Amino acid sequence: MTTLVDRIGVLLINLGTPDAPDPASVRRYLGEFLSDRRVVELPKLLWQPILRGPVLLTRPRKSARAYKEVWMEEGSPLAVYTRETAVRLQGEVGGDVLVDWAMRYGNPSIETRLRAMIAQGCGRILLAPLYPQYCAATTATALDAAYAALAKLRSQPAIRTLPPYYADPAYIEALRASTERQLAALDFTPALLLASFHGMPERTRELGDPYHAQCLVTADLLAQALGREVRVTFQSRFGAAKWLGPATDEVLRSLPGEGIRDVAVLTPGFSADCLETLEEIAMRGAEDFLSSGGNHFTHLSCLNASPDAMVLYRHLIDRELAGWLGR
Ligand SMILES: C=CC1=C(C)c2cc3[nH]c(cc4nc(cc5[nH]c(cc1n2)c(C)c5CCC(=O)O)C(CCC(=O)O)=C4C)c(C)c3C=C
Ligand SMILES: [Fe+2]
Ligand SMILES: [Fe+2]
Repeated sequence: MTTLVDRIGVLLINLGTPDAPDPASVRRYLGEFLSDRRVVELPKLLWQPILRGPVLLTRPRKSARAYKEVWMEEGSPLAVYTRETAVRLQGEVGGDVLVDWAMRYGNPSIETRLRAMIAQGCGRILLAPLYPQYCAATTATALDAAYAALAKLRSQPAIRTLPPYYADPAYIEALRASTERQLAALDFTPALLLASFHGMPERTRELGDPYHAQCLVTADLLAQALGREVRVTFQSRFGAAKWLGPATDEVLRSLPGEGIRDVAVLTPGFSADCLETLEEIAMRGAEDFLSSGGNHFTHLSCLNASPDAMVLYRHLIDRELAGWLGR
């Protein structure tokens, strides 16, 4: 029997996270994540023995300890906030558009959610990787996985993809509003705002990837909107290669020596709080800064499923769906 389908779906996609904060779950997750050649761009024959050897023998135990520090009652923060974003957005857009969410690595997978959306009648699907700045290691691999799932289907839905929104006025406005609201609630006045983005190998910039430039544009536009300096750093260095700098941890340790003793760190490249913001910045970053002579440190939450985020995502989605809805 043939089903005639004409529902519109929006699939929010985020990076992925382990199912549980234990070494076995983290090993499964890291094995999938770090085998992706969009993430580690080394020849397979060179990288796999390193990954299967030293990396997966040591890192899962260490990372599992870090995950335990931030794990929430409902699960991993990245999954909790991404799911909450989808649920709230569904409430905003109403029943005509189906909103779902998936993870590039781990669960729920892009393939299972795409199939579920198609089964619910979606003949047109907007793939929305929740990465403001385009990066092959995040945006491109999420879309690759979606296309690979579609490649197995006899009957494919029509597809649109959400472009990177690093300079979209609605994104900058969401960051400005969220930053000002959180700054107003502090019991100290930060002398400096630091915008910490996830790092990438320096080589990717030399090859012409737009990620670094897009991070700088976001920070510039946010600085203009706030009317104050926003200093850019890059976090989460991994492996031996040279990464984009300056490094967040090094800058945090050097600021007190420059006379900056009160700092607020925002992480505008992450749509949702996760291990990299809650453990690496809010915990270890605070330690780095305070043990180097800093007085006050705060990490400002990501947009998560906040009202600011809803305004932003409605705007981004409405613009993409306008063509399908004939507006
Ligand atoms: C070569 C390794 C890595 C690249 C390149 C990379 C790029 C990259 N990652 C994010 C966003 C996130 N990364 C997260 C965790 C994480 N990232 C790496 C390595 C690379 N990331 C590892 C090994 C891990 C796992 C944790 C650990 O063991 O340290 C997360 C958080 C996931 C979570 O479960 O909370 C996010 C989000 C971006 C945006 C990016 C390139 C721009
Ligand atoms: Fe990462
Ligand atoms: Fe990290």
